[in-house]
Parts: sequence; C-alpha cells; structure tokens
Amino acid sequence: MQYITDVREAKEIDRMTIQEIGIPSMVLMEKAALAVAGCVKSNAAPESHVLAVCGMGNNGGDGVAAARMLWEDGYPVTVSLIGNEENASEEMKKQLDIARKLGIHICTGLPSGEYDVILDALFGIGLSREVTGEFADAINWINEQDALRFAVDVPSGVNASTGEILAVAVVADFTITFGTNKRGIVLFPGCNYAGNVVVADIGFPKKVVEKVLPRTYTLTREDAMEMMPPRILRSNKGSYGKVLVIAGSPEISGACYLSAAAAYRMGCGLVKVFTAAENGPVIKNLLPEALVKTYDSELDYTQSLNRFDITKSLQEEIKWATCIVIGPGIGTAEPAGIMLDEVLKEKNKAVVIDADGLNVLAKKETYFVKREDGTRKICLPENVVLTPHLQEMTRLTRFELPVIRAKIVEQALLSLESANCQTLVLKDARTVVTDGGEVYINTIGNNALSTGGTGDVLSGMIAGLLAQGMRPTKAAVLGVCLHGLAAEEYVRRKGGRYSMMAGDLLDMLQEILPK
Ligand SMILES: NC(=O)C1=CN([C@@H]2O[C@H](COP(=O)(O)OP(=O)(O)OC[C@H]3O[C@@H](n4cnc5c(N)ncnc54)[C@H](OP(=O)(O)O)[C@@H]3O)[C@@H](O)[C@H]2O)[C@@H](O)CC1
Ligand SMILES: [K+]
Repeated sequence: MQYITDVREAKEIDRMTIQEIGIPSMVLMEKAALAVAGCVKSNAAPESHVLAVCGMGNNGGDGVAAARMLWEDGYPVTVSLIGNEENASEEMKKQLDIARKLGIHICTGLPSGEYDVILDALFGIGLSREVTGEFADAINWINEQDALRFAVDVPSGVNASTGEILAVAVVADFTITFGTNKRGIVLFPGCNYAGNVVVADIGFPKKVVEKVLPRTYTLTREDAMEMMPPRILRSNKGSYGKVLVIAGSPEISGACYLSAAAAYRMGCGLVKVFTAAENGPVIKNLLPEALVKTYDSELDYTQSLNRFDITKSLQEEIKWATCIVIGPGIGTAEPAGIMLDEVLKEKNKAVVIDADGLNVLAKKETYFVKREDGTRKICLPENVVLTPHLQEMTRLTRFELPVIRAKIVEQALLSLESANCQTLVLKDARTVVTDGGEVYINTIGNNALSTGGTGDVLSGMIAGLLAQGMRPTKAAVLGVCLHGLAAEEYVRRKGGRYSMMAGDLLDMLQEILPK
C-alpha cells in the first residue's frame, strides 16, 4: 500500500518531523536535493547545462541545493531567481548564501541562453493561489524550452491536493516528490503534467507518517494479490458464496451476461441471474453455468397483483443469495424500481448498485438527504456499494459534473459526509473508492477500459469478491484494482488499446488472478 498525501497532510508530516522529532529542516532539504540531483544524473547526459528556476519558498531552496550538488559533480549550472529575494524563506536564504559562497552563477529573472536540463523549483506544496505575472511567465518560458524538465516535489502550478491547474503549470518529464506521493499528481489533470514520478525517501520517520495517517492510498499488483480471498483445500461450490445478478431488460441482455460471468471468474461458487423473460435463452446459451430466473416484462407493474408476484419471486432469490448486484442493463421501467426497493430492504447481505440501478435510485428521494443548495447526500447502509460514473454521480448527488471532475475525492467524500455508510466507487480515469473514511485512488489500468460493458464486468467482479466474504469497501477496492490489472494485461498481451472489448476482461482475469 502506498500513502498519497494532500497538502495539509504533507505539511503536517514536515512540521512533525522538524518540530516534534527534531530532524532539522535543512537536513530534509539536503536529502530532497540529493534525490533531485540523483534523478537528473540518471536521466540526463553528463555534460548537460542545468538551469534551476527557483521561487522564494523551500521548494526554491531544494532547487538551489540540487543545483549546487550538480555543480559539484561538474555540471555547468545557473540558478535563476523568480520573485523578491527579501521574501525568501529562512532555508532558501541559507541555500542561496551557500551557493554564493561557492561562486555558483545566480541570476535574477529568466536568463538568456539554452539549457539541456531545467529544474522546476518555483512552487511545491506551498502554492496557494492562481499563478500570475512573472511566475506565470517563467512557467510558460520553461515549457517552451527544448530541455528535459525535472519538477521538484510537484510541477509548479499544479494544486498538490486536487490536481487542478492554477492557471498554468510546468509540463515535466520527471517529478521527484518527497516522502509520499501527492494527490495532485496522481489525479487528473495534474498527473498529465508530472511525467515520470519518483517518490524519494528523504527521511520522514515512518512513525510520523503513520501518526498523520494520510487518508488516501493506492495499491500495487502485489498488494492486490495478497488481498485475494483464500481458496480452501476441501471446498465445494457452497464454499465461495452465491451471487444474485438482477439485471437486463427486454432490450439489453449483454450487461447481465458480463456481470454474471465476471462474478464467476472472480471465484464465487454460484451465480443466479434474475432477468426479463426475453433474456432467459440468451443467458442460458452464453453462460450455461448460471442459474436463471425470469419475470414477465410485459405485465403492467402498476397493478398491485403483478407487483406482489415479482416481489415475492425476488424475495425467494434474495434469501438464496450471499450478495446481490442490481442494475446492469435493467432499464428504468416500473419493475426496476420495484426490485430496487425490495433489494434495499436487505440490510445484512452486500448489495452492489450499478448502471440503471443508480439512475432508478436517483429518482427515489427517500434514500437521500437534501441540502439547502439543492445538492444531496446519499443515505444508504454499509452493506451497499454504489458504482456510479461521473454522469451517474451528478444524478445521484446533484453536484455539477465539472465540480466532480475537478475535485473528485472531495466530492466523493461530500456525497457520503460521514464514515461507515455505503461504499462509493466513483468511476473515472482515476477511480476513487471510499466509505467516507479512507480513500482509495486507483492508479492501475488504462484507456482501453473506455468502452461499453466494462462497468458491468466491474460490478460482477466486486460481487464475486463479496460472495467470498470480503467486506464491501475492501471488495470494491480490490475489484477496481483487478479490473485495471486485467486491462493492463490485455494491452500487454495484445499490444493495443483500441481493440479491447468488455468481454476480453473476463479472459484476462484468468491470466492475472493467482494460480
Ligand atoms: N518544510 C520543509 O522543511 C521541507 C520542504 N520541502 C520543500 O519545500 C516545499 C514547500 O515549501 P514552502 O512551504 O516554503 O512552499 P513553496 O512550495 O516553496 O511555495 C511557497 C512560496 O510560494 C509563494 N507563492 C505561493 N503561491 C504563489 C502564487 N500563486 N504566486 C506567487 N507566489 C506564490 C509563497 O509566497 P506568499 O504566498 O508568501 O506570497 C512562498 O514564497 C515542498 O514542496 C518541498 O519542495 C523539502 O525541502 C522538505 C523539507
Ligand atoms: K516545483
């Protein structure tokens, strides 16, 4: 597991390390600078002419120190100072003093001349507002140069918490970030500016990081493999749970197939599909391993007798199941709403609500608390997992799409508002999973996933894990991570991002899951 910090957490780790543990700020800075210089030496030619563009905070101090280390190693180096030196931080003043005593070339403002390497040390986690004036000019100039760009801690101009661009930002080839990865260079659009990210250990004590306990984390492939539920030596199909997939409508059959097949592929013992009668033969043909139960989609479900029948039939299946998926391809007609209400009466079995299940949910005021500004908080119990993409999220919460896009972690948390309620899987290029407490940001996967049906596969995968006894949030995190790994495996094996279809993920699961 890798912690990802926002600005507040990163500053708190700095503060505690310096003030409570007693490691001097200059020691941390020297180590940060060593990491930057090391990254330059590993990636740039030995004769490279280096320019360090430095602001007046400690990020600038890192830049001056790294420039000095490269200078000691024989690189021709220039330091360019942007901003008023009178406002420089104590550490920055000390670094400048050292560099001047050594005779390193320092200029005020942007230099003329050409450089092979530029260190971007204008702003790090101290960036506090939009970039304007000479700072914006410097960033634009840096981006125009034909040089390798190394960003110190964070590309200047990127909000290190949200990934937003504060007017303009450096487009780096490498970012050397200190101690922990930063949320702003994991999330879009910030990650597009960071290039290759190196997380450098500069000596923040583990104890401090654990005490600050960053809220956000990500997983590696190894972490995911370790989280997999165990396979028992003496087992049978009853040992790994039963998934009920309530999905499909007269017009759509593929979604419930993909979801059901994915649940099986994740290792659950039995899958039953509850679907419109029109889908019965299709599912039996595509997935003979699944049990199938159907309802008559042509009946009038405003009639209480028909409502009673479908509810009764569904109740039996809910009783049978270990966990339930509702929504893929289910449509928004009357039966979908009746079935969703029935499923949500279940408080002990895990329930995944996906796709049209979410659109139906969005129309039911009883599951939400309205705020004065018209937005809504989702109020469902902790056995529920919701898997909206951003558009579905706007329907659920009434948050505006650009706001969710810009602040995906904050908006996910705001929609739940308190810990230990339902799990939210907010799907995007960086999917966020949270139950209101910890936040997982998925960094695995690729844009091959941007195709119809991949969401149905995900809902089935999560259910497959839930059926094997995983807690909702853990199952959601692991499902998202494995879903990304399957897409990466496809690209690795087939060499392209264009051709993948959702069904290919099912085949890739066979490749990536533990043998
Ligand atoms: N603490 C430590 O010991 C360690 C810190 N480390 C390093 O320090 C970095 C954090 O340093 P930091 O806190 O000094 O902030 P930093 O990113 O340099 O920016 C602050 C400066 O920018 C200015 N400013 C802000 N926004 C602006 C804008 N839009 N436009 C114009 N000016 C703007 C702001 O000015 P002011 O807001 O006061 O006007 C101030 O001058 C961190 O990312 C890491 O690299 C490492 O060495 C490890 C040890
Ligand atoms: K920077």
